Amino acid sequence: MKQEKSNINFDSLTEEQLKLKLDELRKLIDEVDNELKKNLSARVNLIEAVAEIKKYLGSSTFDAKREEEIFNRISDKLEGNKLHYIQNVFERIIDESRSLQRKILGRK
Ligand SMILES: O=C(O)C(=O)C[C@]1(C(=O)O)C=C[C@@H](O)C=C1
Repeated sequence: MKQEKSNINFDSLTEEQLKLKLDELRKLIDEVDNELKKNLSARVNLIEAVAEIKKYLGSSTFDAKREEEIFNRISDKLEGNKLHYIQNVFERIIDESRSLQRKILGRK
């Protein structure tokens, strides 16, 4: 996967060239989104399996220690905007995981 960084010198490009560049970047975003979709779908399958085990064990859907581990791992070597963006996205992902598990376990 090509990782494009925005280091375009806008002054040297015509409006037409900038529009083409925008289209090109959007195609790359589509590719990344397709990968995200595959990975998130795989994550949902795993969360469903975890929920079945928790149902059997009678465990809590929330595991603070595990969430801390995940956040430490995903935050490694990230800073600034990227760190903020990715941490927020993972907060949403894990929040949705808890909610999915509560649904499967029939809990509020
Ligand atoms: O690992 C677990 O125990 C899970 O339930 C999965 C998960 C996650 O989405 O990764 C969800 C909720 C927990 O608080 C911790 C982690």
